[in-house]
Amino acid sequence: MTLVTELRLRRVLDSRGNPTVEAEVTTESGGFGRAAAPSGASTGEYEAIELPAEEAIAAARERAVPRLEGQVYAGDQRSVDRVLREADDTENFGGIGANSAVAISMAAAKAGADMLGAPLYQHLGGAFRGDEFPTPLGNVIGGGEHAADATDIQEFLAAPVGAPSVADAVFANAAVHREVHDVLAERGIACGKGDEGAWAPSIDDAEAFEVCEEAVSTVEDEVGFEVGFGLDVAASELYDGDAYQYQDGERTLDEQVAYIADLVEEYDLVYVEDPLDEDDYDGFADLTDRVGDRTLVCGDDLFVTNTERLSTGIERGAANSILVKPNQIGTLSDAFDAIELAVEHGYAPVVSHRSGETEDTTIAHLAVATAAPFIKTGAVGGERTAKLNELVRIEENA
Ligand SMILES: O=C(O)[C@@H](CO)OP(=O)(O)O
Ligand SMILES: [Mg+2]
Repeated sequence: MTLVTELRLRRVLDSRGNPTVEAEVTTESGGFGRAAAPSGASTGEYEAIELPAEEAIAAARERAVPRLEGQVYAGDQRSVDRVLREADDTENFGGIGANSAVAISMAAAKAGADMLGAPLYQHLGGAFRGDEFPTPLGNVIGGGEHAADATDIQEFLAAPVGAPSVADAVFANAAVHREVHDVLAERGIACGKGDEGAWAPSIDDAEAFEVCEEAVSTVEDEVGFEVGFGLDVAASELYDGDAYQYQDGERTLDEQVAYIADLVEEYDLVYVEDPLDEDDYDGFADLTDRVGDRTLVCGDDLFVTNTERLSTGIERGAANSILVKPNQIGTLSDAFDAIELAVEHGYAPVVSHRSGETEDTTIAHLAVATAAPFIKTGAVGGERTAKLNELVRIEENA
């Protein structure tokens, strides 16, 4: 039986050294699942609320634990997630915190899978998913909110779209990451890393494009399959309510659309995330109109994994892809709903990590289970390789 008999919550460290929520679910016949919440730095205004870890744990202990222990079945994910929403009793998980909610939701799913003796992706519906695996997008240079004194654009992402396997893709991204360092060194540029393990040199975006292009093409020659690159502009962080503020000056709304369209053309970008502010559906629609036939225009802060915001985007032709972060919306059921709605309307779901992460590998299973075409989960670093190596294992065993 998968009746939840015990739910434990504790504070653990995330990759930035901040406290985050870890949940452990035990079932009647000994099934066990453990999961931890990630945490964003460039968070969207419309995301579910992350409470301070201590506060989220206290609130969940008081309001959610009594409704779950002895009451719900870990294998019945919809019920677990419904009870979390009822216990929270707000629109945005302001009551128990999306960090408590997502940790519990993911831990329950793992306990359900454990009971079945099945890998998590299979329990999450992956038995009939086909034989496609997600292509990993690997952050190789970055700045924005993830590193001080670096690029304006938050992430330059290697995209090994021609890789014959997940393993080949994962190693190609790591090779681009290494090559970027070599190109920077040749140019006499020393640098450290940002929150996600990407290099964070003190260079402008124009130079980062050059470095990235060079590194990607070197690796492409080495591996013999297509490796492109893409961006997470995280444009809401650059927008001051009036214009986009870059180190080299500002761009108006129209100039920003034209700038991104030019970049897509010049660098053959395969992916552009949050190229415009999180409230600018019109700008997203305009850009999608211009370049949506040749690249993925992805909404992260725009959609925040929320089906209502995605519905608005679908109506208005804004973007053709959605970033899916379970902690942005609070439960796995909600993340699934967003993926389902996206797929139904031809929007590509891209399952994603956060800049603050743990060793938790749930998103690797979520991406495989839902046959998401892409997963964004870094290129190197323990909390990133936890997911990448899990993908390699899943591919081998699936
Ligand atoms: O903007 C993003 O897509 C994410 C992950 O790369 O960053 P953060 O978790 O800081 O929101
Ligand atoms: Mg983003």
